[in-house]
Amino acid sequence: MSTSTLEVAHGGIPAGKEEIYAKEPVLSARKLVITFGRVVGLDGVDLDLYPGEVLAVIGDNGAGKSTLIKCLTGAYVPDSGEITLNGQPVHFKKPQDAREAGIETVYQQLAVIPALDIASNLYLAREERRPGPLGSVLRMLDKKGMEKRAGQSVQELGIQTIQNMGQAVETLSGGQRQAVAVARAAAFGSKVVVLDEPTAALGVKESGMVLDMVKQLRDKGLSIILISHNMPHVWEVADRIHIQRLGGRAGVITPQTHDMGEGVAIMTGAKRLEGSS
Ligand SMILES: Nc1ncnc2c1ncn2[C@@H]1O[C@H](COP(=O)(O)OP(=O)(O)OP(=O)(O)O)[C@@H](O)[C@H]1O
Repeated sequence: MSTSTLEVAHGGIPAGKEEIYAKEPVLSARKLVITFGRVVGLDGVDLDLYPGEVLAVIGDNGAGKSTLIKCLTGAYVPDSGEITLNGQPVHFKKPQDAREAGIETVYQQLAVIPALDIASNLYLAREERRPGPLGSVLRMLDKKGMEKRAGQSVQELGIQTIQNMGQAVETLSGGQRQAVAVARAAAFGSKVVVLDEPTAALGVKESGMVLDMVKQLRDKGLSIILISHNMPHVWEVADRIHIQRLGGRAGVITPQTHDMGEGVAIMTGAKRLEGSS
């Protein structure tokens, strides 16, 4: 059985997006297991992320969402199981390995430096030098170029509320900061962006801005994993929803086939998804 056939059996394919799901997944995990002493973090989890989709990961507290993401992004090394990126097995030992392979993660505690300006944050640890000997010999940074390109990526992502790339990140609103962190993750040729609770600390308007950005990145062809406890946000933006429960995958559903109540019922064990193991 091909992966996409398995997905159909499991929870369905979003209507109108059959083309995406006919392709190979960009990122796959099979039978991931990780234990912490006697605690089972993951109990043989499968996950598939397709090119150009938003896959939400939902689950109760302690269901294994963060642990799953950490295994996929090199922060934890699973005890057993297989992870493939574009069909090739990968063995990430540290987050940098995953980043270099094109998987960027934006954690709840944002990896932005408040005192630095937006352009510097976007180019953090990826600074560009000035062309010619000024850059190669004197190692001078191409600050103007970085500001210009930072401005372009921020504009492309439709973050109209940010006007000045020289503005310190500490002066931005929570949503704008989140937007800068997401823009940073998406700006450098990433294939997969993992967002851990990107709207947790945001108000309605700012959440809307971040969700719009997620949709835009998806429409540009990026694959996004979105961990969230906010069901309306998940149902608004996700193409498919991976439900974690007690360290395993309870099922994969779509916002078209299941409403929020059913999703929560599967998440809490009140309801079982037909066809799930
Ligand atoms: N480093 C660790 N050491 C020991 N136990 C851990 C560790 N990381 C995770 N766990 C355990 O693994 C299980 C899954 O935790 P995880 O943080 O992945 O859940 P979660 O679904 O992300 O929960 P939440 O929504 O509360 O963040 C929990 O029982 C947790 O206590």
